Amino acid sequence: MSELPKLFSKIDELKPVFIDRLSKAVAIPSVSAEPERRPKVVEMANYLSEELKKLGTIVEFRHMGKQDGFEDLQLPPIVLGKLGNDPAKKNILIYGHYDVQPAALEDGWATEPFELVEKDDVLYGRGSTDDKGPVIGWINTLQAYQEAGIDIPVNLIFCFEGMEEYGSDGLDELIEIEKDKWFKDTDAVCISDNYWLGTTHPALTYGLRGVSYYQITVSGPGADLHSGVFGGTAAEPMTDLVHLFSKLVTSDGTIQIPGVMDMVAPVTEEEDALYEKIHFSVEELQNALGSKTNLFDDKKRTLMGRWRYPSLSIHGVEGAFSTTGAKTVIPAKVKGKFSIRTVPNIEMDQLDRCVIDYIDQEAKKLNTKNTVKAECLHAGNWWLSSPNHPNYVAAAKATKEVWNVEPDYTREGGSIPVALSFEKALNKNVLLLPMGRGDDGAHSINEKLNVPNYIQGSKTLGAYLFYVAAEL
Ligand SMILES: C[C@H](N)C(=O)N[C@@H](Cc1c[nH]cn1)C(=O)O
Ligand SMILES: [Zn+2]
Ligand SMILES: [Zn+2]
Repeated sequence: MSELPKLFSKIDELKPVFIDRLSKAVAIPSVSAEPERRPKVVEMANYLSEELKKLGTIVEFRHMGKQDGFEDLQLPPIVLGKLGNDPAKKNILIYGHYDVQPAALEDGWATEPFELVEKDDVLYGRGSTDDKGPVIGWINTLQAYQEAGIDIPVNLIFCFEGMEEYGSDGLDELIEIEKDKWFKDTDAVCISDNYWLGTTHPALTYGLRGVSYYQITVSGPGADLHSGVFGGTAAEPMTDLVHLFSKLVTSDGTIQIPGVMDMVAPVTEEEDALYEKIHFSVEELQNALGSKTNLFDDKKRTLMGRWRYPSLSIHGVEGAFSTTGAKTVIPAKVKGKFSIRTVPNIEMDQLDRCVIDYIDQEAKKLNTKNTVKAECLHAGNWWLSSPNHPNYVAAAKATKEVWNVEPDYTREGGSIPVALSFEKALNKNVLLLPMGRGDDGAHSINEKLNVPNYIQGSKTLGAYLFYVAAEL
């Protein structure tokens, strides 16, 4: 007989412990993009390692050397774990990340970002949904298995990284090194690091967009200048950058770079038929946006825009005046950042050539005396799988057990490049099993995880382990 009811009541009983565990994780500002916070990323690795060890997991750190582009900045450790070594059981590889995006109260957060605040059954805090909630969710479910006296039906292999939000520096190298060692006996992979499409219906995800991240550096004067003294006499880098930015994408989201859309796979009849039955509405998108500024008014085109067409986003400018006030400076050197979310069949190298050649050509047209340099800072490929594998069947059964509905089969607009890396290196099926909702505000202000998603989500992970043992 299924032991799941016993597991689920234990999870309900342990709810305060689980919230406390997440609260301790959120309190560590493990921001991978801020070098001065690197010690906090390491502290988070230690916290995770201690929590895993308390459950009997064997933990090892892998140090992948220094971070590219920095003279003396060590990468945070990749946390590897193993729980169980019964040769009669299947081996499930769990991946997650313990780093987070930057966050500051002055960005507009209603509460301190690095303090988990519970209000109206919602947990607010940086990393609550991306990805500390799901990572801690795995630990929660294992604790519940053990305290309920239920044998964990699979052996677990863990891989938790601390550089995901900065391009997963060192991870592909680690996978190459460990594919025949630590990850050797993997039978299937499960990643909980994305979101339901909307707010009500659980999902299993079988595709991801990739991301290629670019920087345009424009430099001229030897130092920042007084715009009254030098304005009208000097070529201004910011002016050139703004012109170049304006050539990348139109306000309706159309990418202007020649060659990019030519690489996009056409919509097949089979794909076209998938969208109608997905539980999602434009109103849900508007709620998640916090506005009615959606590009498309119909569900199908919106879903296509999120998961099967590329998009180009302009993120910001390093070196430019950006605070309140009215500083009259001419910045001497500015670095414009933008990224392209990629889809089948965009080739990353070809995309880089299209982007960099185009920016070079547009820069020439400006006839500027400033220097313009375009480069790709990091890139991860798109991934598309098929949800028919037993790994997905197990996750669907788990979802049905916990949420009483069949999951939607979705693709994700965000990127988790390691999904493809594991699939290629281990030749095993990869499943994405999201915990949070589409309106959780990952990467944004007031990031949150609803308590039901956290608790029922921990149950779903536990039920998945139960079913995958039987299905594989
Ligand atoms: C979907 C996942 N939780 C996530 O947020 N991934 C990041 C990956 C990334 C790429 N460059 C920097 N981070 C994302 O999609 O932005
Ligand atoms: Zn994530
Ligand atoms: Zn993220």
